[in-house]
Amino acid sequence: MTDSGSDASYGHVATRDVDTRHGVILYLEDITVSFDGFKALNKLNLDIGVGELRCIIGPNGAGKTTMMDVITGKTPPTSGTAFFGQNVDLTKLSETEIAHAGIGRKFQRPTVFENHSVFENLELAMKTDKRVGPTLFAKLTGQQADAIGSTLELIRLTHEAWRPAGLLSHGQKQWLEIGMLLMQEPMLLLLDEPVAGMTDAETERTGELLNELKGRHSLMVVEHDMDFVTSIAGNGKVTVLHEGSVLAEGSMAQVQADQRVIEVYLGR
Ligand SMILES: Nc1ncnc2c1ncn2[C@@H]1O[C@H](COP(=O)(O)OP(=O)(O)OP(=O)(O)O)[C@@H](O)[C@H]1O
Repeated sequence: MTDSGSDASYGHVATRDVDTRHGVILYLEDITVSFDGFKALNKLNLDIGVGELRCIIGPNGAGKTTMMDVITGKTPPTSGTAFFGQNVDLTKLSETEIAHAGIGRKFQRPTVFENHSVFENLELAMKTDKRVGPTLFAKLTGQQADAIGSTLELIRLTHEAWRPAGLLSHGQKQWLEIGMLLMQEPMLLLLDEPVAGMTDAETERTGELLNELKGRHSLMVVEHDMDFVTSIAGNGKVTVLHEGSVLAEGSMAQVQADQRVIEVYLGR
């Protein structure tokens, strides 16, 4: 494993053995997940490019959560292949191994350590050698402190660094949790309804944050809020899932104009 060492700023990503030379970070091919014969995913095919921000939409029950469960190793597919880069077969790894390989997942509800400060939450989330004892209050290297500082800036919580996380607003807690994931230096981030319950200002700020992360990380954002998807997708690809497969894929304007999409989803 190589590591540039000198670059302590945010965006420093340790080189992993994930082969992305073809420009693709995630390949799902013919993924089926059957629950007692019911196909939550039905021959799903989906690729995500390196550095891409991909929005996934689809009506309730379309299979969005199941797809993230397959990617993160929570649910093994009944059939099909799932690769991280060209070479990492996700179906052969445990949830923990997948997280270590560089896939971070944010669930809807924030799960920060409420009694710890914002800074401590980021410190606890940092990649460290857990064998050296309790990580909190262990002396941080300058590089580690810089990494926390850069993340605080990115998630706009520099001024809240020493507040207990329990006192943050809902939106700030969500950003902190994204920051905690970033401390793990993930290559691919999966975000489940990141703006649910946020104020309009928080939603707008989250859109900016995700666009800042784009390029440095690959992002898969599952979201019901169409205005939000329209605002963050730009000219990027949006994937519409329906009944466990991809119904349509293209720019937001293209999928919104797609008659099949209108019928199953947007027109309801
Ligand atoms: N463990 C399970 N056992 C049986 N059926 C399941 C299980 N998990 C999911 N399903 C079914 O699979 C289908 C897809 O569910 P999934 O949660 O992936 O959809 P979703 O697109 O995330 O929906 P939502 O937008 O409502 O969160 C649903 O019909 C759901 O009831």
